[in-house]
Amino acid sequence: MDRVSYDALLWLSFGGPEGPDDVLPFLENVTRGRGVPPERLAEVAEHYQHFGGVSPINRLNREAITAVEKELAAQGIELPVYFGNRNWHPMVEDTLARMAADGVRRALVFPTSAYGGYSACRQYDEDIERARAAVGEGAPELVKLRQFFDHPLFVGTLAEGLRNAHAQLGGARTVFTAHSVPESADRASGPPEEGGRRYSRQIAEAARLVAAEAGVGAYDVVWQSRSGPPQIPWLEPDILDHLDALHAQGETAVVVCPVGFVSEHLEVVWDLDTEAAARAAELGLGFARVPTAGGDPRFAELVVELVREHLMGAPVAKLSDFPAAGCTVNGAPCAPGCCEPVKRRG
Ligand SMILES: CC1=C(CCC(=O)O)c2cc3nc(cc4[nH]c(cc5[nH]c(cc1n2)c(C)c5CCC(=O)O)c(CCC(=O)O)c4C)C(CCC(=O)O)=C3C
Ligand SMILES: [Fe+2]
Repeated sequence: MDRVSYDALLWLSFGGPEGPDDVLPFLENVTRGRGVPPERLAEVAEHYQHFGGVSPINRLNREAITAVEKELAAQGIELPVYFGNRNWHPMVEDTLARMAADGVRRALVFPTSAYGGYSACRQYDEDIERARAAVGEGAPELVKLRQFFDHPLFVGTLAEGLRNAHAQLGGARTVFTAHSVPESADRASGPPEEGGRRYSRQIAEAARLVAAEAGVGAYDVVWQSRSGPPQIPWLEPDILDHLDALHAQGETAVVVCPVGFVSEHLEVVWDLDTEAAARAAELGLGFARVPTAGGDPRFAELVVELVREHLMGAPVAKLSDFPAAGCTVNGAPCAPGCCEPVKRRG
């Protein structure tokens, strides 16, 4: 059987500021047309300023890319890796222009999110479409890799981290956390005939798989980092409220597993390691946080396995019964009506 050939791998991520002057323009890029109130933006800008206006996300992506380049070379796969972002430099439009100039005609795209939903899946499709339109004629064909929330290497890495955290902190309750999204966005996050809610169901499934592999019995799934006007419902409970509730129920310690995220970016180092850890300390709850999967050597293997599914028809490794989704060409949606952007009022 003929295999389609690819000239490159495009690492497509969110982007983050790399200095104090980047913070506001970055936040304007993230929130353009998204109805985030100015008070929330000012608050988030301050979180970035605590870190000198630098999000670790770009450095972490560069490190992960280096690891993937090594893994590709070790497996004898010749595929140059390019790096482009949705919201900050290197912007994906510029990267794609460089790829075209380098003669890339067809590339695989690795988006740095494991899940479905508008923010995690469809918005990366929009980035692909926008970048191709910006490059115009001669833009490389772009094939996005699938969602990997149920890949054994993703689940296994988090499960090992969870076991280690429990070994540190005896008798702790396990709390899985992911980025909250508006209820309406969650309902739209999957083909309508599947009843939507693909994002929250995939998060719940990943949590279930990780807990099972780690041998953890009781656990909760909670949400964090919500924005948007308070009258619009987002996924709940919020992690901070949940820590209060666990304390009231007599729990004495928590292990927090950021199952919804791939790397140690600001949502993790601020919203969890700073805010949630401070709330736990106030309550006298022991607190440990599981590392995200992206920094583990197995993550490079995972990415190369996803690539090999396309290059060599390697078997699709997944632990859940969810259909493998997210793999589309040139920014097409997964299915009609899948991961639709939320309609906003006003
Ligand atoms: C599901 C999801 C993921 C996980 C999937 C994925 O990884 O893609 C994710 C990741 C990330 N979110 C990030 C940063 C931000 N997200 C924001 C705002 C929002 N995120 C949303 C959802 C998600 N976000 C939503 C529904 C909004 C409201 C506005 C809108 O509807 O679009 C805002 C605006 C301010 C605020 O409102 O907080 C910022 C600054 C960073 C970079 C961190 C860094 O710089 O280190 C990363 C990796
Ligand atoms: Fe999708």
